[in-house]
Amino acid sequence: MNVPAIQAQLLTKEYSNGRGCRDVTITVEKGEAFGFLGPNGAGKSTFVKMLAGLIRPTSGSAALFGHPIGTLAAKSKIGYLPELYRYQEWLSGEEVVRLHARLCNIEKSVADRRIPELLKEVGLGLRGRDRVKHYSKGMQQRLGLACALVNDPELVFLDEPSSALDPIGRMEVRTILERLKQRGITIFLNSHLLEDVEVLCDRMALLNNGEILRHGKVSEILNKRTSWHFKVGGFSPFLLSWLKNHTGLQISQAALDKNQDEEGIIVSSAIEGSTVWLEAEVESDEQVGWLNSLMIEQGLTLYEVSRKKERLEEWFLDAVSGLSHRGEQE
Ligand SMILES: Nc1ncnc2c1ncn2[C@@H]1O[C@H](COP(=O)(O)OP(=O)(O)OP(=O)(O)O)[C@@H](O)[C@H]1O
Repeated sequence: MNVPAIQAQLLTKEYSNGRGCRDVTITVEKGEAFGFLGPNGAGKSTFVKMLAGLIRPTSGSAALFGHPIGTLAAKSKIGYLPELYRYQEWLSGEEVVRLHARLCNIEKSVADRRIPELLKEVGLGLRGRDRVKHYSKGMQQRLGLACALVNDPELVFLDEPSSALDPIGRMEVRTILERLKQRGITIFLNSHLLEDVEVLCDRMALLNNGEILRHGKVSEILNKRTSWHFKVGGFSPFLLSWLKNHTGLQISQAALDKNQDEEGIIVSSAIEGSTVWLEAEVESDEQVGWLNSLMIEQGLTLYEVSRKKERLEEWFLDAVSGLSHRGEQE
């Protein structure tokens, strides 16, 4: 039987002040990377703490690999990197990971082999003997990742794993997570770094005020709104109205001149002479081919055709716009 890595049914935590998270129902399959998004105070950490067995739900139920949350069987399968952590600063990084290995009941010979490997993997190989009090925030976060992986977990909960890291560190952590995913480890990622979610996660859910607002496959969310850009030569306004009339599609001269493209290069709407960018909203990829041939038939030169993706940030902002985020308010 294929048991999901996480199955939560109407999981609810209501703190004494009425905050927390409410009726969260999700399933995460084995080997999936799942992104959990939401504004500050939405309830993401609360949800993860319940799954990790650190706080008790007020109502609802959840199981990890079929084992009820909070049980030893469930806990033995997980690694957890909490968002706010402070490690024993009088210990060395290596000693902190060793302490976690002992708490997980890992044999000394296994720990002796695994700890140096892990420290190397998270980029602390050369600083493992230094005391934690001499670690930067980014190094402490890497140390947290090593602790979360020490028991060779099947599922890792990562609460903002890159928040203290510089861009190089973020890229390195993303590479580590990609490697974990390739090894079939299930990843549950709380993150405000939407780019990480975009690159790594298969599915995601958006939490607001403790409740799931939206969820879906990352690939579908990114491709839902399909606008295409066409860089064309030989353009005239007459041809634009002709194309609109003959296709019935929304086509406009793209206002790219004030925007930056993905590489950060300023792109211009009037490239040279009559070369312009057009933007068309299409319903299917077939329409793009049809539009291409119509343009060529009308004597336009096609220099470039590209899909304009809806980035996750747009999706996120659109979902929460106009809603209250009481998590951070009094
Ligand atoms: N122990 C607690 N007692 C009372 N309220 C709490 C407690 N822990 C969290 N809260 C409140 O519950 C809500 C959800 O908090 P939580 O930390 O789960 O949000 P989050 O989505 O992880 O936020 P962030 O993105 O800022 O980390 C917030 O309003 C928070 O103030």
